[in-house]
Amino acid sequence: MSNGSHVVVAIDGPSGTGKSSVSKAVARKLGVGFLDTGAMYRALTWWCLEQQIELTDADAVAAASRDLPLTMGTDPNHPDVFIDGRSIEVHIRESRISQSVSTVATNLDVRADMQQRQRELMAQVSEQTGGVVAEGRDITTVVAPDATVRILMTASEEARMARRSKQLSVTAESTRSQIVDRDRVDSTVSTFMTAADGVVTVDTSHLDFEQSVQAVLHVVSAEAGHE
Ligand SMILES: Nc1ncnc2c1ncn2[C@@H]1O[C@H](COP(=O)(O)OP(=O)(O)OP(=O)(O)O)[C@@H](O)[C@H]1O
Ligand SMILES: Nc1ccn([C@H]2C[C@H](O)[C@@H](COP(=O)(O)O)O2)c(=O)n1
Repeated sequence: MSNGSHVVVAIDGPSGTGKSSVSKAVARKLGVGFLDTGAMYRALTWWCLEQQIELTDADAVAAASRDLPLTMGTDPNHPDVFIDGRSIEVHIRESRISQSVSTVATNLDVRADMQQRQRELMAQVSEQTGGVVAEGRDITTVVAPDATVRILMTASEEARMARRSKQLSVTAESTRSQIVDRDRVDSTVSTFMTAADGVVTVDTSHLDFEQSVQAVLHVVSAEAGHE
């Protein structure tokens, strides 16, 4: 996916490392589009709950995925998620979605559908803006293994718990199950706890937010000659 002069940056990593916020900032600095692929699984989860589809009914959820009237806003200044033209960005961040999204994201038929949508979106956004920063769990390995730059963003469990607890204004310990349990389930279908061949690891455990953005930009500069 290093098509022509487009810069395609793929970023994976465990929950709470800062993938989404850092990727958005990197996309802004590069002047390219941004794709939050986790938001797509969250949108499908929200839609299934709205439609009273049992998340454990794999066939029904896969059918809902194929028909999902989903539009992803890919401007890093105003990322948004729409179903049938309605913004659901706020709803997909609710804890009921965070707690149940892994059931949907580990449905292999859903993944095949979402991965195809993600490839199409990345190509479209790249064409429009000259590139894309896409983040998730399987972007470096499955969705865009030929991306210009492939990064695994990591951080210690302690750092991730502290970041999440600050973000949600709850105790660090109470975020452990969200982070650790979700990663355990999600990693049964994707490789994001360790770097795949050719993927550059950026450990943000001891970096603040701006240093993490600069660390990613440094890798982009080294690998693609962009900054
Ligand atoms: N290097 C950093 N230092 C401190 N805080 C950070 C850093 N990077 C991100 N954060 C903060 O950590 C929180 C979690 O970040 P973010 O939501 O981007 O993580 P994520 O990896 O996308 O998580 P998930 O995959 O679960 O959605 C945010 O509040 C973000 O501002
Ligand atoms: N490419 C992706 C992106 C996300 N997921 C899973 C991981 C989470 O359970 C869920 C939501 O992701 P988040 O918004 O928390 O980053 O979707 C995945 O399996 N593959």
